[in-house]
Amino acid sequence: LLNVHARLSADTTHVPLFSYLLLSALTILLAKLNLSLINTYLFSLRARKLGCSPPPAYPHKDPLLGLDAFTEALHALKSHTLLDLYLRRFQQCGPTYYSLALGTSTLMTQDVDNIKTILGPRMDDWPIDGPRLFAALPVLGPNSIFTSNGETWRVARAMLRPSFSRGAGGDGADLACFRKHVDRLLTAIRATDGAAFDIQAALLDMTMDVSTDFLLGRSTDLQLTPSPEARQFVADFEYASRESAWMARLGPVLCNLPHPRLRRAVERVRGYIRRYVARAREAAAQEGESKVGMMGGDAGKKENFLDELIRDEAPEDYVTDQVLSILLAGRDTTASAMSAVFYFLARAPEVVEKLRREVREVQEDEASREQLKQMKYLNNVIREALRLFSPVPTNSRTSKRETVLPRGGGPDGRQPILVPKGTPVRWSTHAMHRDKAIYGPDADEFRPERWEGDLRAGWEYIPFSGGPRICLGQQFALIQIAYTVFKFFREFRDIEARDSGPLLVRTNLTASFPNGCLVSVRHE
Ligand code: HEM
Repeated sequence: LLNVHARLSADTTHVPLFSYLLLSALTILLAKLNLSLINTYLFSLRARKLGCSPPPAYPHKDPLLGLDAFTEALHALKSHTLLDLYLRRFQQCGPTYYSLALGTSTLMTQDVDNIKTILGPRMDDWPIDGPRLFAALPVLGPNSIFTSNGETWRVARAMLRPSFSRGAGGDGADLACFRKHVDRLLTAIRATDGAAFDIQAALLDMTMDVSTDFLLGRSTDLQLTPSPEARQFVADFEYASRESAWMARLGPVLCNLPHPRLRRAVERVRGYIRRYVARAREAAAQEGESKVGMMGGDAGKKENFLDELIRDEAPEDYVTDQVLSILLAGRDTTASAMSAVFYFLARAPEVVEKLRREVREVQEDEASREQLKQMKYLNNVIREALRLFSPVPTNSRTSKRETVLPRGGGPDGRQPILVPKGTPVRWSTHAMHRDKAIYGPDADEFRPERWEGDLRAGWEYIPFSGGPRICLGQQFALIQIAYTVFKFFREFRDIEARDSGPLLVRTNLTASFPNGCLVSVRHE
């Protein structure tokens, strides 16, 4: 064909234009096919040399584009059962397999050794890319801790880390700040007077108030009467997170389509934070080191997170990126974790009974950070809820270069695999956390006692991820959750589920209950 093409190209005057174009197209197609066959062959040679074998592939009905698996996943996403679908597919194909979605091959894995490699020693081979990046970029920009990789990420992490090391326990948690907002939550719950209410909605308000108080020194006060400005900010923030997560699903090209409403919401959100950054900077310049009482800030007489960040002299936009990252990373996740705790407790009266006994052993109505950390059963309840309902239920990375993962190849799935450059890898924390080989035959049940024995779950249990990019706010979140649950059971006797049906999980950037979490409470 190449010869024919060369001859025809030499004298095009005798050939009709259509035939000429057709032949040219065919030539290019064949050349590409040849190249891809050669590349596949060379790839398999390299794999063999490294002792790697290919992992199994999902048995697609449409092996070209994978439309079958894609539409099934889309339906599961809409019916809030995507995590169960992933679980079934792992059971069907094994812990590591390739799956196609719209022609893109994704490596799915729940193998701990692979995940440890991706998040740990080989993390530079596995940057954050794909939907998570497309979703967060329009809101956070390219320099934030949440959207950056390599050196840019290291700089952001080094800048933010010290602010999380504040507090007596070195966990950044500020009990005075939690106390104020948890008190408001309990007042609202008291007012329900035994009637059913959505505790997830109440907790989302509380975590937004806590996060803004902690970060900016000024709470949005959603639990009281928010200012019109704060109300608009929260509406824009929620719209922007939801909409950009949805746009991200359209892929790298379509997600950049013009979206004026989203753009305006993002501008307003960033403008809101930037005003705080600018004012904090002004105040710092005027008052030197201490800016106590800045903007009527209501986080007490302490420096807030922002005060610490602006010491670094970083540009205002850069600080805005980081503050927004933390808001995005910490608000919905913590609300979803706490909702999960109450969801499971509302269905386990015997656990509530035991938990109440532990909470009542404390003499006062307040608990210190140390007391909270020492309450074994309370911490096991939280651990167990995060196992069954992980706020970040799936995660992904994309290979930056051709690289080896330790497991998934060969008939028994135990041999290493060679992964081509540009391959997305997705894992399901949800599936890992329900692995019967680790958690036993009752892995699907809520049983905090399982953590009392000799259960050793290291990388098998990663609600906060692992390795150098492990969640920065882990301790902050755990203390906040423990404190809220402690205060709740100092006051209320029971919590009862007021909705039935299977556990559905909405999977956006974080997991949540699609229909809220309806409960009612009884006083002591
Ligand atoms: C129960 C609540 C939370 C859960 C389950 C959770 C989970 C996670 C997970 C899984 C990651 C890793 C994401 C990835 O690498 O792709 C992460 C990262 C992060 N989280 Fe959390 N998180 C929680 C609360 C918080 C809070 C309260 C804050 C801040 C106040 C926070 C700040 C961050 C930050 C800044 C990162 C990025 C770290 C980096 O890339 O270096 N998180 N979180």
